[in-house]
Amino acid sequence: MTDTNKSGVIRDINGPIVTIDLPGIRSGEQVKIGELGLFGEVISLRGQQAVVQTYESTEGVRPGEPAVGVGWPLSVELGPGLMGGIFDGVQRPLAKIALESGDYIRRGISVPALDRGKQWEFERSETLEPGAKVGPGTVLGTVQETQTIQHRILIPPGVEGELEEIAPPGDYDIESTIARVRDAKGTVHRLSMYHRWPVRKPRPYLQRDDGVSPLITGQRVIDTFFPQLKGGKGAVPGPFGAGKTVVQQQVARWSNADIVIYVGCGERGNELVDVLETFPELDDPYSGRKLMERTLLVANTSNMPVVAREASVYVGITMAEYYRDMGYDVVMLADSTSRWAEALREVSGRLGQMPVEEGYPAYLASRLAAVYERAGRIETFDAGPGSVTLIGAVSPPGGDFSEPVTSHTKDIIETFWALSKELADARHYPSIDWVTSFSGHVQTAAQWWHKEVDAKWEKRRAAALALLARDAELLRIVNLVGPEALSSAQRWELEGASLIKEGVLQQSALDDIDTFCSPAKQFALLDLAISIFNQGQTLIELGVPVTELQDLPLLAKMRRIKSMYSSEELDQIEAFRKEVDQAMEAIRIEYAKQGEVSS
Ligand SMILES: Nc1ncnc2c1ncn2[C@@H]1O[C@H](COP(=O)(O)OP(=O)(O)OP(=O)(O)O)[C@@H](O)[C@H]1O
Repeated sequence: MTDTNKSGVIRDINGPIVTIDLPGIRSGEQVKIGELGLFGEVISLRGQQAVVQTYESTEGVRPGEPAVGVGWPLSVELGPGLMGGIFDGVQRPLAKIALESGDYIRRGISVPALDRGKQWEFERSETLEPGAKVGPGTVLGTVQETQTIQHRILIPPGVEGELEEIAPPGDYDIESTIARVRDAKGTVHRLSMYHRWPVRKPRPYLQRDDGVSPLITGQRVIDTFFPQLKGGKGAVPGPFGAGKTVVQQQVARWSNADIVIYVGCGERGNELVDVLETFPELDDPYSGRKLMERTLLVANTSNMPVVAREASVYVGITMAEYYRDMGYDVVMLADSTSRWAEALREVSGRLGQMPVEEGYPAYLASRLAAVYERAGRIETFDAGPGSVTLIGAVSPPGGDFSEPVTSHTKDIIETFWALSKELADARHYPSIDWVTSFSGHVQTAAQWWHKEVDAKWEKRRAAALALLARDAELLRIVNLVGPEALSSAQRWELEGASLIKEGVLQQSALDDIDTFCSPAKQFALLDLAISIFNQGQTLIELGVPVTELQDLPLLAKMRRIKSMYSSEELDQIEAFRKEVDQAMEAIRIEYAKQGEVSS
């Protein structure tokens, strides 16, 4: 505690909101409350009184107990040692806490996020010599943080001047001085391998760019139908049990991002346990090592009050920005922003603010937008491009997408992967609904697909979506008047749509082969399904009965082929394609002959 002048006395306690006589304190400053020294943050000032939101249960705390300002806002430590870590919503390392206080976290416990004793092998930047002009983002050197991630030690924002000294290569702990920089005023800044950053303040960058390449997730309904870009913002709304967790885990596991940050902000305790148990088990398909070597988890523990969820999203995104600044592509998954918004609602309710929609404060939309605004692809000060892709799960009560959190989120994000209860009930996974989902990135993604995979991508994608839309129309007719009312051509349209649904959109996360699908395989399957449909359509025009086509064994194979051959066995898919063409051609010849005979 740096400023003993800022000490005060607790006046009132209203759940997690504590009013303290604390003259001189600033809004946003962190406070240690009561004899226990509970963590809190000033959220508003009323004259000499500070209204503080606490991140730990205030049970047993009484008016009259002391409180003291810490001297800085809620901030995180940024330096080597974060990767692979599991932190609580205010960045306390959970494994260390468990060592110190057992399974039940003692309130007021203060453990720094980064290990002070650990030695890191620092490789100094070879091009940097004393006397050099340096500024935010200058790479001082590197540290191999995990086998997978090289941590670049950068000059932090706000420090600029002449490099006076840089440490030689060697082992250092994070508090050792590794450089000194003299600024224009003559002040010397001592730099170590870590610094603190206030979580509510976006980290600066040189400039913001538009996203250029898709975040490939290996999930067909995402990459092919509703693509996300590196640096994009997206939402996964879904009713209870529709598969949000699996979608997020698939993205975490298979996406071509460098780093994954998962923030479990207040989903039910057992789900969090599931995440904490599952992630350390996952293998990294790209490095062959553990996924945790490039993953970081933030988890609100169940003994923290609801309002603590509010902080965890900022803690996660600040760490994401930190790795982005090193030039990495980071994906952050927030599960779920609905629980985060509930924390806003609770605080605003306790502060007596006027509720607007369903009890949420008027600033819900602007707070949501401000969080999502921190996603993006940027030009870092020194390390080239870096990005943060932010994907928030939304859990609308009763699956009602018109409720405030879902509807405001929809206005902010660019990709919307809407999970459907009907599809999940029908065991169609991922249950991303092709009617209500959307992506604002199709044009940009198309450029990538055209260059990297096939120039027909956009056309095939549009054909598949048109067929699915037609399917919905025809199914309405079937429901009204029965299937007999449909013509052969219409019945073939239903068959084609079902090939797209079963052969392309459905993808089991539990299937060893199909859990990941490379872009080339995604296109091969889509192209094949559309080709079967188109050829069948021509045959029906020639008079081939739809039942004859429906009986073809190749339709069943089209539905299964995704799990028969891996992304490395595209030649097998190509061979099947030839079989399809031959079978269709044989039918065409047969009917052409019959046509000749009858005429
Ligand atoms: N892509 C998939 N492949 C195979 N099975 C899936 C897939 N997605 C979901 N499932 C099945 O659905 C179940 C529920 O999914 P999940 O736990 O992700 O739901 P959820 O929406 O996160 O639930 P909650 O609302 O409780 O958060 C899974 O246990 C799994 O059996």
